[in-house]
Amino acid sequence: MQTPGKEEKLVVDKLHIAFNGRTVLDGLSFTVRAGELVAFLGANGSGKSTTLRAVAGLLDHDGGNIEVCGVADAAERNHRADAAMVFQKIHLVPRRSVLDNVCAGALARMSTWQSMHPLFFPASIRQEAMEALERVGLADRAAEPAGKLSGGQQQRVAIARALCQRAEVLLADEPVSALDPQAAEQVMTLLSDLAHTEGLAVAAVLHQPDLAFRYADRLIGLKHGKLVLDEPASTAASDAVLDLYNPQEKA
Ligand SMILES: Nc1ncnc2c1ncn2[C@@H]1O[C@H](COP(=O)(O)OP(=O)(O)OP(=O)(O)O)[C@@H](O)[C@H]1O
Repeated sequence: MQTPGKEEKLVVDKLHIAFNGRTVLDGLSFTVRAGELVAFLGANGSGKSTTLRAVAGLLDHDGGNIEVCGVADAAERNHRADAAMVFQKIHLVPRRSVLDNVCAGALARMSTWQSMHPLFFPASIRQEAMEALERVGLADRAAEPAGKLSGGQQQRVAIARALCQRAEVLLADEPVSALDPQAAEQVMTLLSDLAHTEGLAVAAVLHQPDLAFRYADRLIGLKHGKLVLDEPASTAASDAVLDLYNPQEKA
């Protein structure tokens, strides 16, 4: 796959995180560029989610630097909301309409008064949310309660919400793990299009190496909290990927 943009949207340098004195991320350094889909692979507990959560500002880190769209300061990063996260467990408000759920992506940049009355999203935001729903192929479902959509459709609504946030970096933590194979392909196609057509920087934790090889531009592999693989998907050896899941060796 071609990577149209070279701009580094996410730069992580020597990231270190410990929980209760136990190191779970040990000096991770990597970048994700505009227009690139990077898959994060590794065994359970290797530190993939912790990495994405730290980048999203949901966790503090003990050492190293995280830069999103050129901003390293954590408070400033959270305020700008340039990075949006979607999860395996989809956090939509099931009784609210699909459109309202997508509009919620814009809350961070609405005035305090407006954000206290989110039932009344301004017309401009509703228009932007409709455009985001068109991009994920669900504009015709805008008026329905979000809880009535299938898991795969709800995941696409969550991605539309991230688009409505105007995120330039999309962090997806196991976005297809709960989906059937066809819905998983749809969501992976969407993530790939957002990177390759819209120029987003997309980082996705995947538990399916085959999807990673097929859709990602680059594979990053973690083992025991260390980055042990960072290669284009087109040249990465499948043995090296399989080895990420070998519990015997400590990297
Ligand atoms: N809040 C926390 N407090 C203490 N330990 C944590 C916390 N969050 C994660 N950990 C530990 O950090 C390590 C890495 O967890 P993480 O969830 O990042 O792994 P993962 O690679 O995403 O795993 P999985 O594939 O199972 O989702 C694990 O040993 C986990 O138990």
